[in-house]
Amino acid sequence: MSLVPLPLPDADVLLDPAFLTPTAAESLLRELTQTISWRQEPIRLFGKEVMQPRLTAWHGDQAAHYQYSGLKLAPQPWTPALQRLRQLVEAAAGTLFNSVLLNLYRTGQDSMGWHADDEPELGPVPIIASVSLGAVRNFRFKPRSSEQASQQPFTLPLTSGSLLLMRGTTQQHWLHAVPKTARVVAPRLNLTFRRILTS
Ligand SMILES: O=C(O)CCC(=O)C(=O)O
Ligand SMILES: [Fe+2]
Repeated sequence: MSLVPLPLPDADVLLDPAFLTPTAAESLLRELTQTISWRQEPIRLFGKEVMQPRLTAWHGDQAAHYQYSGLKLAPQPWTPALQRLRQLVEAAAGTLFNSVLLNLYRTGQDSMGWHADDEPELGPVPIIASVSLGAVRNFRFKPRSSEQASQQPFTLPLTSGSLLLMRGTTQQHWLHAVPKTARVVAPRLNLTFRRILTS
């Protein structure tokens, strides 16, 4: 399969629903679930310390440090499985990545709140490549500003083995989230490959 542009105005979002075969996605899900040191991190939210509603891990090149909701993350080294996936994702995206954030949504009760991946470390025009494994979860977009009447919220069910690319002005104009759902109980693992600017 290949990357197909999505009809999202003022954005550059592409989806390959079959980037990995179901078999490859399933064995990668099993391997990463078992071999990654998953952590539940506290974050500061409106001045309060709360636990993130999911498990995370951060891997990458030594130099790729990242700050995220008041959390300073030093990357773990690339594992063989992450290195292999990075090469596949780089070939599909036509760009290089030096780090990957992993999120494990253990059940439908785990989630990701509204945000844009617009941290200064990602530069003015971030490219984010997102691989999903396991249970299907809805990925939602909403406009950053309500003045943009042409922009309607957009829901994208991300299936196992899919690759989503967010480029261009996507983070400037849109927020995204993975809301809780009562329907899903099986785990979902998402990897977002990023390029952190190192100077
Ligand atoms: O789990 C997802 O699909 C989204 C992850 C995400 O938005 C992020 O890691 O910044
Ligand atoms: Fe994100």
